[in-house]
Amino acid sequence: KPKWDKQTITYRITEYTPDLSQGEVDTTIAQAFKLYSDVTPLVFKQIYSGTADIMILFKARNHGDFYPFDGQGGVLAHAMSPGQGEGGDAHFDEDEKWTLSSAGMNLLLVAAHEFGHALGLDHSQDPSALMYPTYKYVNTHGYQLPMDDKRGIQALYG
Ligand SMILES: CC(C)C[C@H](C(=O)NO)C(=O)N[C@@H](CC(=O)O)C(=O)NCc1ccccc1
Ligand SMILES: [Zn+2]
Repeated sequence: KPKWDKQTITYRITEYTPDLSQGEVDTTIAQAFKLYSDVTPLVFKQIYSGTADIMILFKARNHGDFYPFDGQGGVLAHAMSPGQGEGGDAHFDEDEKWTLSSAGMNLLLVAAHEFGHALGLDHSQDPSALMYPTYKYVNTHGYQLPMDDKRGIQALYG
């Protein structure tokens, strides 16, 4: 299974969503990465120019890869597994309503799910896992990585 062979992983947000302020997006993305750095030796660093390991963007429909988005609902986002170039990149469907609440799609939960893929996790059959294939809102106040996902990421980067 592909994984990053380094401890410090860079990310760059190249296109933001108009649903939230840039500050809210930066903070929420950092919180999503922190779920993983809290339980592994991984360190995540935001960069603001050049090519990062994990390139992040919000875009609708065709957005430069072979997997165009599908309008509101359905596929919400996708991320490539670790590797060079497109590897690790995370794309969010701009036709979704991105929120920090239970309305629309909660960015923290979706970003944390996508970063699981970007770090090498597949979907889980455990309905309580963050990597379960379908989105279900849970209160994100004090949210921590569910046990199944913690086991998965520590198996890769423990
Ligand atoms: C086949 C892939 C491209 C489907 C895609 C996904 O899993 N992205 O990681 C996705 O957007 N899945 C939807 C559900 C679906 O399309 O049926 C989803 O809710 N993913 C985001 C998610 C899933 C579980 C927890 C949090 C967020
Ligand atoms: Zn997924």
